[in-house]
Amino acid sequence: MRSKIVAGNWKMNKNLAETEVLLAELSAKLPDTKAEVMVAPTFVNLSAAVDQLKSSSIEVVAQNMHFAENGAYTGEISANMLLGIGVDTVIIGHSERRAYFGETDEILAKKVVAALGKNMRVMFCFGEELEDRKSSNHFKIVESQLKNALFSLDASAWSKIILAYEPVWAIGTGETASPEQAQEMHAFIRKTITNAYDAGIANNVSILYGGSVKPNNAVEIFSKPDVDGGLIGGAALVADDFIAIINAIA
Ligand SMILES: O=C(CO)COP(=O)(O)O
Repeated sequence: MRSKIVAGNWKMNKNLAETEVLLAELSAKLPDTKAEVMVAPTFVNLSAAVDQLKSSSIEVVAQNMHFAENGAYTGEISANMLLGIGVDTVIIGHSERRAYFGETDEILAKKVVAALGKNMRVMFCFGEELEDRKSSNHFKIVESQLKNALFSLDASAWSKIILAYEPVWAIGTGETASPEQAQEMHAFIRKTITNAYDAGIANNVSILYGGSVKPNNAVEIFSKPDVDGGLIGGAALVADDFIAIINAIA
């Protein structure tokens, strides 16, 4: 059965001291929940976050990684480095990586294979841009993003995949996909996976929604049958907001 997940992508926010304060607040206020709760601080604070959350159920995940095992890739971080500090889940394919750092489907496919090869869990992000939605091309785009990065994987790899549908036009804009739009796309994603693999795999993968999820819209978005939780940006930086979003998981 697929799990419910609420994950906070902190992006390039919070220095070490600020990270410690936010994590302390989250640990203290974390409610009893059936959701898996994850936070993704920036690389330099991952190790400290792992230490601080040792006795907490909050999981620390990485925002990115390189596909190479090691070598001359200045400024990059490998799967082994993450595993070495106790981080075994990684976000791959965030739209900001695609837009600002030139990460193509081809590069992302390599990253996914590299992470899975180390037995890591992958939270794979994808989603259409505003123009795609305006031209009703959004289903095609999403289908090709999934196909290019994931559909060469063996069926067995899918137990390690979490999907995060993040329409680019809803990220950091305050504009959310309506709960109906999210449900429509999530159902389409499951149908696409069913066609590529089978219904068992499609029904077992958690599909999160991301894009301006806030305490005041989370309940409605999470109530949709194919929405298994959220990947939260801005609201994950405020303890009370993130806790309220965790509480929105039924
Ligand atoms: O990009 C996101 C999470 O990865 C969403 O960001 P916002 O919640 O700030 O829109």
